[in-house]
Amino acid sequence: MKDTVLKAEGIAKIYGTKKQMLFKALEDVHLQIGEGEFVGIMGPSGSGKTTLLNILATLDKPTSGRVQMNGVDPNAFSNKELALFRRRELGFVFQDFNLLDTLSIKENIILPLVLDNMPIKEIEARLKDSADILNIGEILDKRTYEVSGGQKQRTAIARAMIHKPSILFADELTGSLDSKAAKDVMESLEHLNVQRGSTIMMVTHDPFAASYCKRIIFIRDGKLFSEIRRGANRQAFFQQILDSLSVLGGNYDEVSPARY
Ligand SMILES: Nc1ncnc2c1ncn2[C@@H]1O[C@H](COP(=O)(O)OP(=O)(O)OP(=O)(O)O)[C@@H](O)[C@H]1O
Repeated sequence: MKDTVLKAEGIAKIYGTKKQMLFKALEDVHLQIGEGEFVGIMGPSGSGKTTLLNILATLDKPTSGRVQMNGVDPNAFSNKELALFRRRELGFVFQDFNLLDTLSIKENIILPLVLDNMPIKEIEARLKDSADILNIGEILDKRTYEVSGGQKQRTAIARAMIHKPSILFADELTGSLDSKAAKDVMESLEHLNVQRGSTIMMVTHDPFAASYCKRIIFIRDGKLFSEIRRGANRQAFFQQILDSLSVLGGNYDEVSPARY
């Protein structure tokens, strides 16, 4: 494996206080993500996917265990240091885009760099690069309400990547999209991973979206259950994912063969 970007050791998460019922959402999770990996996390509803992503992405703290990002433990930072670390080292994409409607597509993408006082020439160069790879060059001057869901999500990815973070975290990023838009978004993400070597970790319910990953980690009842790696053929990986999900159990969205 190349350099380790993210390492989690013995992660546990217990929700609730002593006065309430305690609920163990994660137990003894160990994992490692190397530079340039594209990893999917799958598991039944309530299995702890979002809890795990939030802990790895420093949005939540584990009850026990340790997370290391590029060799440092973000949980040891002060709140101010953590905010800076997130802004510089991490990228986030969520299901509902989180774009600012009062800004253009371009303004949404470059906002993090403007806030960081980056020189305008460098901002323009990075904008062009991101727009090219995500295929949104044509819509940069539009407002968010003038573009499609898939274009909004590709804009959100551009914004999440423009500062060149160490890792991009995505939670159900195709959850609000129709199948054509989901395909466009996943192809863009794959492009980013293959052509730019971006390290990506995403949580998804959707086997079609997951088939673009290079590795899938399955969790059940808060514990690691199994792991599969993709070969050259995405369609074969899609079938492998379906097979793994049937072994795992739980409910999944219906999969339309047309998408695949
Ligand atoms: N803040 C919280 N307080 C108490 N319990 C919580 C909290 N957040 C999550 N849980 C519980 O922890 C378990 C794991 O939740 P989590 O959202 O991580 O699952 P998930 O696999 O992402 O589910 P889904 O696919 O439905 O989004 C669930 O049983 C959930 O009810």
